[in-house]
Order: sequence, then structure tokens, then C-alpha cells
Amino acid sequence: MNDFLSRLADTIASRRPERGGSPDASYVARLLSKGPDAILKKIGEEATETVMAAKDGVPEKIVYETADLWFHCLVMLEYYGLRPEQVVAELARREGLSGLDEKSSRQLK
Ligand SMILES: N=c1c2ncn([C@@H]3O[C@H](COP(=O)(O)OP(=O)(O)OP(=O)(O)O)[C@@H](O)[C@H]3O)c2ncn1[C@@H]1O[C@H](COP(=O)(O)O)[C@@H](O)[C@H]1O
Repeated sequence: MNDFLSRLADTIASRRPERGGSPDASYVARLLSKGPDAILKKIGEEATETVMAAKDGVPEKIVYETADLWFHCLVMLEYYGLRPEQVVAELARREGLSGLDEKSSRQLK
């Protein structure tokens, strides 16, 4: 999975206008060239569509909308010069740490 996300992130990075991505030929180039407000608006829309799909409970719709959401998050990460490997590394750092334990340690601080 990590390999695929890395490859997709590389494709997205290659669509940066300064790397020759053309807004006429590429959805990603078009979205990157519109800037952060347009990218973040798409994430908001896709998050809402994911929630609605989950409420409907149709597995294919949940997978489809979650893919749209993840994809647009990858575009957002690229816009800010970040990589999916960094998100996976953060999840890996949390592996085995109960969310409840983490929350109570924060409340002690
Ligand atoms: N995985 C995706 C992917 N998932 C979703 N989308 C596009 O994201 C858009 C989702 O927006 P909506 O569903 O809201 O549809 P819409 O109403 O047409 O969108 P808007 O006009 O509102 O932006 C659609 O145009 C989808 O085609 C994607 N576009 C590209 N990719 C990947 O990115 C690569 C590079 O794409 P290009 O930059 O277009 O070459 C592709 O080879 C794919 O691997």
C-alpha cells in the first residue's frame, strides 16, 4: 500500500505547474494551480460525501468516496510540500499506543 501511495504522490508531484503540469491536460495541475482554498474546499466536499456514503451503508459507495477523500488529501499534502510517507510514519509512531492512554496523558499535562 505504501508503494502505491508513494507512486501516486510522485505522479501528483509531477503535475506541479513548475514541473510542466498543464491545467488544460491534468486535473491535479488544475487543482494545484487554483491554490489552497480550492484544494481545501474539495477536501471538505469529499469528507462530507464520505460521511453521507457511510450513513447510507453501501460498501462500494464508502470505498469510492473514501478514495476521493484520500486522493484529495494527497493533493493537499503535495501543495504543502509533504509526503504520504510522513503521515504513515506518524501512524506507525502511534502503533500500540492506545488512544485512551494518549488522551489521559495529555490531560495530565
Ligand atoms: N486518483 C485520482 C482521482 N480520483 C478522483 N479524481 C478526480 O477528482 C475529481 C473529483 O471531483 P468530483 O467527484 O467532485 O467531480 P467534479 O464535479 O467533476 O469535480 P469538480 O469540477 O468539482 O472539481 C474528478 O474529476 C475525478 O476524476 C482523480 N484524478 C486523478 N487521480 C490520479 O491522479 C493521476 C493524475 O491525474 P491528472 O492530473 O488528471 O493527470 C491519475 O492518473 C490518477 O492516478
